[in-house]
Amino acid sequence: MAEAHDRAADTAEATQTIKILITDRIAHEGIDLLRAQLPEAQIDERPGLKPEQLKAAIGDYHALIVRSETQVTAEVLAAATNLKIVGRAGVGVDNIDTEAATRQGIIVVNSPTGNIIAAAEHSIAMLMSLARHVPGANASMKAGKWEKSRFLGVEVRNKVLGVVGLGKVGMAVARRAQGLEMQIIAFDPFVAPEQARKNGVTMLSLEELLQQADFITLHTSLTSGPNGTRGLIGEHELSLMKPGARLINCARGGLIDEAALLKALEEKHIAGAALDVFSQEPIRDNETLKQLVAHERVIVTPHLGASTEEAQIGVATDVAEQVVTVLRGDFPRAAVNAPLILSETLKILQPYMSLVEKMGRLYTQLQPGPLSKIELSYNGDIANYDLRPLQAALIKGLLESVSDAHVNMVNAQVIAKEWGLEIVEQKSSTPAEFANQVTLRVVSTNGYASSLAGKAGTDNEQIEVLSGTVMHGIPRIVRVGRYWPEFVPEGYILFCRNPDQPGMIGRVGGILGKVNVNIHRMDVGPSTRKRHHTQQDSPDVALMVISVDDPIPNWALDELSKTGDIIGVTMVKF
Ligand SMILES: NC(=O)C1=CN([C@@H]2O[C@H](COP(=O)(O)OP(=O)(O)OC[C@H]3O[C@@H](n4cnc5c(N)ncnc54)[C@H](O)[C@@H]3O)[C@@H](O)[C@H]2O)C=CC1
Ligand SMILES: O=C(O)C(=O)COP(=O)(O)O
Repeated sequence: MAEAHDRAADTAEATQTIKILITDRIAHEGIDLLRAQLPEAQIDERPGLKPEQLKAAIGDYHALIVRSETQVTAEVLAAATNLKIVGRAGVGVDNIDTEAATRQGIIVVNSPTGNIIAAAEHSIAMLMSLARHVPGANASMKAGKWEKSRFLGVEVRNKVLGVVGLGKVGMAVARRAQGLEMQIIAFDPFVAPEQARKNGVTMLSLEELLQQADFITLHTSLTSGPNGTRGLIGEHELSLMKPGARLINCARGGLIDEAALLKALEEKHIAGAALDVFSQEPIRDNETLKQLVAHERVIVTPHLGASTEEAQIGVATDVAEQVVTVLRGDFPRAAVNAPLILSETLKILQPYMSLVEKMGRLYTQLQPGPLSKIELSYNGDIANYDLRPLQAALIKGLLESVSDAHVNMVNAQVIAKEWGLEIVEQKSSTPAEFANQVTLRVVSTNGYASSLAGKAGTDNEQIEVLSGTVMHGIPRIVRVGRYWPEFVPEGYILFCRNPDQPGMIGRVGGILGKVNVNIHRMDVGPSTRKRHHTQQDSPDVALMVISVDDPIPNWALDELSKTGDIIGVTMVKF
């Protein structure tokens, strides 16, 4: 992929100095993997850094690995001038400001499946502990008592379990609870009832679920905003719960209004709660949480849902692999803030990404000026793929020379929006001039710019169409405006137009010889693609495309421009 190659180049430069910071405890298998794959990297494990210490340190690092404790805020990210990736060794990324990361082009990855079973099993452990008072009975006996009659429990068989959030963990809990012969109902606005029914789960509204369940278990991610899940279970929702029902939260503390929960427990409206997660972790000065933890009918664990040997090895290696992938300039498999593209698809798209990025570079150098709307059309088999990475590559190519922003797959769309650039995609599996062809058309506010029909050979001729293809894995530009040259966009290329008559090539060659610049390839593109006759232009002017080994000094370019009939002299760097 285009930006991947760039990042690879960046990192290649910095090979000796790759620095990875790990601020929460992760399994050593993940660190071993980093050491094996990036032997030259400096890996610093600094758990327990204070926010200001993290802010002061982060500027040196290329990768940051965290779990749920480190708060990766916008301020931390603002100081992270070299950071390419934040790896979350776990699922929830609510401790990472992913929007700020996206704006800065920092990729955020997680381990979406590594700890699912651990979280589901812990939820079941909490369910059974609540039903049978295991923690209370254990503490009582260790205190030398034998309180057999105090710990009368309930069976879960034939009870109704309400699952709020039927995602990966929610579904794993549902399956396990079915094994306990519970009846499962669920609320999740994004799950099709039919799909749930196939798994033996009945979808209901949140209100119905609250009214019918004996046990309720929460499994949504924590999101803010008007439709977010923060405070999903508040005073009203708790009041709807069946008297004597029990609540389990192994998802995120912020999902429950903790003060309202304490009240519902004190009023004995609900029989108990089992909490693994809290709005403040670790609990320091939050009085409500301290009272909840101390409450007789509340079971607590210190965010242990993911804490199994298996899950920790899983998430640590999963994230370490992705950190290596990104630091090597490739695309990770579980990016939270970028399109998810299968690695097989990426392999196919890579030369096209390079092509499109170079088309963007070519356009801005040949035709500098404001841009508002671009049509990107694809013809051939390539049109059948998810081509979002190509759009990102185009934005990078178009804007990198005019913007300070480091454009990549993560922030391309955000940056395009900031520049007022709209990209429209057209796809057709019917081949155009070439089997797989990409065409970029710059659309002015009045439709297509008029220069296609413009005067041939004038110096201010507009270039608003570029086409390219990939042959044997190598990108080639096959159309520049009304000309149909064929060249590999690489290194330095001189473009100029000349009357289609003898002696022109010699004249250009002579000047380049004077400055000792070697020509290693040359193509003279006619203004008509004869095989297809798609253009009706006068054939009297040709486009010369000259690949040179070194940049040509400005004075030589000036001299060329003054050479009578040679016009539109432009040096392009790819
Ligand atoms: N305690 C722990 O150590 C662990 C906690 N978790 C947490 O568990 C939660 C679930 O994780 P996954 O199942 O992997 O996520 P997931 O993304 O697979 O599932 C979340 C589900 O919540 C649903 N949802 C979204 N908004 C909702 C709403 N307003 N009401 C009801 N449902 C809604 C989604 O449609 C989705 O199906 C996350 O918060 C995660 O951070 C995960 C692993 C370990
Ligand atoms: O993966 C998650 O979402 C978790 O909550 C696990 O958190 P942890 O990695 O144990 O701090």
